[in-house]
Amino acid sequence: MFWKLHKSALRQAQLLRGVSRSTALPRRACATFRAHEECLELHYGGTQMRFNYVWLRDHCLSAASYNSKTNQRNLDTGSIDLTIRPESTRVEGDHLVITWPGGHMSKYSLSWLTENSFERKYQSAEQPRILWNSDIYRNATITSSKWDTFMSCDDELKKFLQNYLLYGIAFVDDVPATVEATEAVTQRVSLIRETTYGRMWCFTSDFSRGDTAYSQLALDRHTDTSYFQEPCGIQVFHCLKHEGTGGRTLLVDGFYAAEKLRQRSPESFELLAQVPIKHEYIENTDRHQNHIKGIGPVLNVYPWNNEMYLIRYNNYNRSVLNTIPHDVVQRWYAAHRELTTELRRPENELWVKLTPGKVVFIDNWRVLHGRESFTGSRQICGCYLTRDDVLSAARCFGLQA
Ligand SMILES: C[N+](C)(C)CCCC[C@H](N)C(=O)O
Ligand SMILES: O=C(O)CCC(=O)C(=O)O
Ligand SMILES: [Fe+2]
Repeated sequence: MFWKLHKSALRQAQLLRGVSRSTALPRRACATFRAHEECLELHYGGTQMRFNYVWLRDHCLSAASYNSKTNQRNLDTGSIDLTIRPESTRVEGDHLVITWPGGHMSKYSLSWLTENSFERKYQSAEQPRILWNSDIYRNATITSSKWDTFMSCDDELKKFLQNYLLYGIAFVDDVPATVEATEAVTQRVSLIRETTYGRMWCFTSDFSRGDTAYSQLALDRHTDTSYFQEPCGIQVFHCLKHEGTGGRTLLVDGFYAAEKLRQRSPESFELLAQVPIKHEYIENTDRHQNHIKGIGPVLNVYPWNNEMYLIRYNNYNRSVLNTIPHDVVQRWYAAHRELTTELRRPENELWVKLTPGKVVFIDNWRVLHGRESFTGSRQICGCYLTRDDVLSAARCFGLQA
């Protein structure tokens, strides 16, 4: 249903864009509007937009309707007449002014309307990103932050967050090889998300938990906690010690691979974005009992602009596939195979050896991680971070997320 509505809105928006291309626009931005029965059509700065009248009343920014100190709505949306129409509409300077029946006046700046219009939003990303394979990432020569400046200088933190948002990974070097310093470096960014694995965790190959991470085995690329209804947003790793061989970390940009799939095989992309599947973590040992289940598609996409925001890919923890009928199952496996092929292309693999001092932050909604098998004694500490708070920190620096 949503899609039907959405597609017709998209067609309208495309038509409108078509019109704007064929019309010579005046150099100086001036606004014109037409009040249709169904919506207000506004032309401004080369953008043609349509606003619903209830929406306009709901987004009134007057003191009676909106508290600009708290950025919260005062108006009870439930009290708006769903058939409301303006009594009069005019453009005054760079504002649109509407008088509603009963005399209430709403004033919107034209730039605010443009910025918040569907026509603008459906063409732009919520979070701009640079998708990478290993060449792209290496050629970008992104510098790691250094512990001292990272901990003391806000500009450095901002630079780190910008890298993190764009690439889905970011590094801090020269961190003291202790759990405490690792905790401090993560708390500089955000809040730690405690899970069944603890708050700060420190693990070796001691089989202390019912999960292969606690072994010396190789781990294929995956995202963690795919079995949470909301998978952890960020994962932090710091290798405190390794006396032995192997154990390199593998990083793969899941969105790069999925975009390749979208280009090569749009139906497969669509299927992986539509079919919800289950992941499960079942642990039953003397010390730990867990049964966690998360449901959602492999690829998660915003419907209004087709932007991907979350990939859930973990073949170890994928649960029984019982959410689709047998004939769709075959197509789903084929689509999953195509995505796997993209994810496994050697040119998409970024291998790094984590050494004491180097802390990596991984966007667990986007970048898959894995590891090579290893010998000897290896100790990794780290934690998960809450996604909301990392993004909030970035937005407070004026970054788009
Ligand atoms: C806590 N620590 C990161 C050490 C291990 C967590 C195991 C995560 C599990 N393999 C998953 O895919 O969710
Ligand atoms: O040991 C590693 O490098 C990573 C293991 C892993 O995938 C995890 O702990 O989530
Ligand atoms: Fe993992």
